[in-house]
Amino acid sequence: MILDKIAAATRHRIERKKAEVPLEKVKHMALSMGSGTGFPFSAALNKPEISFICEVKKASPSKGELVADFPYLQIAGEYEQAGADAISVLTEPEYFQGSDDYLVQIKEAVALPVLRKDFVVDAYQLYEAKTLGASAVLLICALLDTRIICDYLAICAELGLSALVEAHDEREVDAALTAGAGIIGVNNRNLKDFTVDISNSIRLRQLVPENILFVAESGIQTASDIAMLRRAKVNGVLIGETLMRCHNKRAKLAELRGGANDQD
Ligand SMILES: O=C(O)c1ccccc1NCC(=O)[C@H](O)[C@H](O)COP(=O)(O)O
Repeated sequence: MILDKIAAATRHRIERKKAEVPLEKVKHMALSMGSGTGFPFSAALNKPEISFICEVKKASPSKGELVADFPYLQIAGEYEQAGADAISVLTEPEYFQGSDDYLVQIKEAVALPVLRKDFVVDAYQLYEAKTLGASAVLLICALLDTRIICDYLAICAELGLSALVEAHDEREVDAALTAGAGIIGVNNRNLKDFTVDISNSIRLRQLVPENILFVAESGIQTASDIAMLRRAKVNGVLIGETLMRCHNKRAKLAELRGGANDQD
């Protein structure tokens, strides 16, 4: 499965990084930054209306290159001006053409909380995310044991990082709840065959107590998708491809927000 390949590439990348900057050093740097004030990414999702996490992503395994031109700072600025609540930045280099530098620069340029979208397989990446300026990290249940998720959540809490714990099915939602996730994201994309089904997050929403923040991820395209997700009481949506391919991101977000405001 693609996730196994990404995880293997990530492990190699982290070993190379550890040889340059040892764990103890990155950990010291992260901890000396303090835990900050509050959890801005969680706060961005904890609103009466659906929150929009807008993704900065050049490519993906399922779609290949999404855009030839990739002015990532301009894209992040457009998201901010269009009223995004948070920004997700792909930092995985091999399969998504992402970069840590994108995150560092975007964090400097916008006032929104930034999610580091990478494939966490090692605690090193949590400390690293903090030093890069991230407000949140992604923890994918398909990659991590429940006990490890629990340990990583404790590290995140100490660092003042929010964690979006990603699940795709009932078993993974159960694992995220058992681990103590405060934010659960349900991926509508099946990473085995890349099919997308928005009803996946609507169905799994019912398994998550309302005091836990819930994010619907992937394949969201239209105002009627947003209206459906709003009716299912999701707290936030994570949107990548639809916005990346759209020239007028402000107009597209306004159109999608229209779906968020539709009455039942
Ligand atoms: O999108 C992929 O091809 C993919 C493959 C393997 C692991 C993760 C993958 N996607 C990451 C994501 O979760 C999406 O970037 C995110 O949910 C936004 O999805 P979309 O709006 O469909 O771009």
